[in-house]
Amino acid sequence: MSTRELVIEHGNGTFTTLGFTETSLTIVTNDDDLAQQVSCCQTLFSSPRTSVISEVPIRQVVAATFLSGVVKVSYLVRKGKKQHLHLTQIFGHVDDAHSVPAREWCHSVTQVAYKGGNPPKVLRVLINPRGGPGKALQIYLNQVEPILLEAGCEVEVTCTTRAGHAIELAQTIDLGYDALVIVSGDGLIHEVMNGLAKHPQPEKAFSIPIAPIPAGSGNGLSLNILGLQDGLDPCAAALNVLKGRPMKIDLLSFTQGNQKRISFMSQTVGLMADLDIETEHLRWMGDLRFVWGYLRGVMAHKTCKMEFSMKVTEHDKSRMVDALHARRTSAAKGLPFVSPSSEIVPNDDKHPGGPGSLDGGWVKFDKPVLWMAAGKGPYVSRSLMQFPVSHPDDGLVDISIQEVVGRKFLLDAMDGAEVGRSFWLNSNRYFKATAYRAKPLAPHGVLMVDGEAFPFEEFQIDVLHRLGTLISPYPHYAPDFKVIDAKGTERTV
Ligand SMILES: Nc1ncnc2c1ncn2[C@@H]1O[C@H](COP(=O)(O)OP(=O)(O)OP(=O)(O)O)[C@@H](O)[C@H]1O
Repeated sequence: MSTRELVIEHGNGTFTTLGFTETSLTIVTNDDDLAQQVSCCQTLFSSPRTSVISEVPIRQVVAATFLSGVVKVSYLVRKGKKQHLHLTQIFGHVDDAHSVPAREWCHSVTQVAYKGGNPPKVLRVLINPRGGPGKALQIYLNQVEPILLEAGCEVEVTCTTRAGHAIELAQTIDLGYDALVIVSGDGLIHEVMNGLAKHPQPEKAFSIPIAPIPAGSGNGLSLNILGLQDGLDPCAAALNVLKGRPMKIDLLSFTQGNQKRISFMSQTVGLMADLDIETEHLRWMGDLRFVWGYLRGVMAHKTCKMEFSMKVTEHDKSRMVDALHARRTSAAKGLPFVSPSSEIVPNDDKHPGGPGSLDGGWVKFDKPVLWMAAGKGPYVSRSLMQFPVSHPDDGLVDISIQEVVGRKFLLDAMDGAEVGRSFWLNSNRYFKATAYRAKPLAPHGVLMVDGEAFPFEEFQIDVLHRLGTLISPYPHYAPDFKVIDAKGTERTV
């Protein structure tokens, strides 16, 4: 792999050689200050009297410019392996005789850093200053906007002033934006999706890709796109705005009486809904509020009486894992994803273990449960991988129904919940369906849709195949799902 190099000077006889390949930016410097700065990147070699050589993944290069004799390279680095990314810059002079190669070098490294594409130029940014611990505006101004501006993006920024504001903004959104950047938790994204659904040209509005910046409590969508390490990192999310690609996702049509809404993430009843609503006043705790809420729910140990009817296409957990594996394998080879069959699976001799009775393609599940959670995307928060075998666009909704079990069992089930281990519990009945209905059999209860409370009344969910668009670094959800095979060996899907 050839390295293309450029030497820049800092004065006092110090200089830096910048090089790049298809995979990394290399920085070799004898400037003390810069050496300190770059030593937080992956340092390949250093000694006090000689050069420091560091490598930055080329994906983390945001911009390289040459203006008035000065080269500026902006990139993101981590201070330590497990730390968040932050924006860093290198400046240096190039004399007139070398200005043409300097300009060419900047152009070439930018081309490679963006894989020949361009960053989205015109961005509509919506910020919920009240989301999660209330730091969204600060996060945007201090961490996100500098990255977007470095990349040359034009930003039009609005802070929401009340609940429902983002619905109004999204329903009249100009179709000329390259992306919608949502600095919030999942609640504001729910509002944006519902605003887009009311747009005079809904399909065009839904094709503007959405990029979440995590600034709420759960930040499930960000975790699902960026994974556990980067999903709560605003700079990694800003980098995704620049470098990600549009990824089509299924949305869910929620119908309750005459009301229709879009759900993009989850619907919950029982303990999982109670814990959400009962900890709303604890938003300042970030995602720890869900752990606290779960513990309270386990102590209360309320059963939930609902009747679920589902158009099930799969109820075999091993086959669901195989389908996930197949998708990852084809994505790694750059092949398109082929949706698994959405044929309705009956509960008969050929498909034992399916849910209750069969009725015109709908199957019923009406035992008392502790909770039902249905939705799309593995994570609902960092502490819970609720739908580990979910696909962005398989045309299916994942449904997880927790049968009634004892308190000790529920406490034990917390172990590994963040990596999806509870998927394998026999008492966690897991289905993939093209649609489902839920009918309360008790007068009181809580129904949460994407973390927002709805009337505890009958509702139906239908899948809207590939209606939504996100910006994502991968053509699938990012989180890995660790699977324990029959021999007890852990493997990652
Ligand atoms: N300016 C505002 N003041 C009060 N509420 C607002 C404002 N802007 C938006 N909201 C409401 O805040 C709700 C929650 O926002 P958000 O999703 O950003 O945070 P969160 O609920 O803490 O995070 P998560 O949904 O990830 O758990 C939204 O559903 C929205 O209705």
